[in-house]
Amino acid sequence: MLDAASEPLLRVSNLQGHYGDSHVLHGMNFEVREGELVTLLGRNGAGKTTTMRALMGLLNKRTGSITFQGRETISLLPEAIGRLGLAICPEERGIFASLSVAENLELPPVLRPGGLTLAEVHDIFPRLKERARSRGNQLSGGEQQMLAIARILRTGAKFLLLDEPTEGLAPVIVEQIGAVITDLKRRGFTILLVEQNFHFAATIADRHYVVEDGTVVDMIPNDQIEANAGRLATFLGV
Ligand SMILES: Nc1ncnc2c1ncn2[C@@H]1O[C@H](COP(=O)(O)OP(=O)(O)OP(=O)(O)O)[C@@H](O)[C@H]1O
Repeated sequence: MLDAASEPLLRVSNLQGHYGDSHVLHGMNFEVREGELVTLLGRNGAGKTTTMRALMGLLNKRTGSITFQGRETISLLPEAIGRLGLAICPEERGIFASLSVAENLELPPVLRPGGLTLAEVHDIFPRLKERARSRGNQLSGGEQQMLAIARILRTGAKFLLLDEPTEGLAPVIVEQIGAVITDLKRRGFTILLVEQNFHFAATIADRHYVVEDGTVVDMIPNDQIEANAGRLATFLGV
């Protein structure tokens, strides 16, 4: 039986992943506990996005083990994984350019009970209420990112995979995204965040996994990140 006190919400063991003949995940091992905010840090091409895709069932060739709430999901289809309560906010955001903010928020399927109502979304993202009638392509990068995160909250997901939500955004907007992510954690969401910017990650996360060449090479608790800053900068090539 699942021991809630000791069993992590998500456990990834020896995860291997391929694109066709190209072997890109070489045995990823990590875990995330309920309510935690954990990052995957690593340079371009390390395998962070591919790991996220594997967790969502979106990578066709994957082996090893991914358990969620103690249940094996390695062979499940994306929709079944979504119904368990995982959702991904992809790097490219996927906003529909010709639809309004309000319409973009109506699109996600409700996969399980507990999806946020529009009022709840507007409470977290007041800017999206102000921009409700604006089309996707009229939004700033920061507003698009807010909308992309807001959309996955509509599905009922409780475990959020956020792929580089700060990419390409100005520092003041990065700070706002950080505040939103912290708010979501406070509301009880569990979050796996892909980041290249470990200075930003350190302001919000509990722990960090360092990914290199398709494997996890280190785990750093957040209170030790400054002490490891030099080594991390070398790892991340920053
Ligand atoms: N669709 C694809 N087909 C073939 N190879 C791919 C594909 N997508 C990614 N790769 C390769 O898989 C490896 C891991 O890429 P991945 O996108 O997971 O890295 P990442 O750590 O997320 O980096 P980034 O920050 O650039 O997204 C890279 O070598 C990349 O070139």
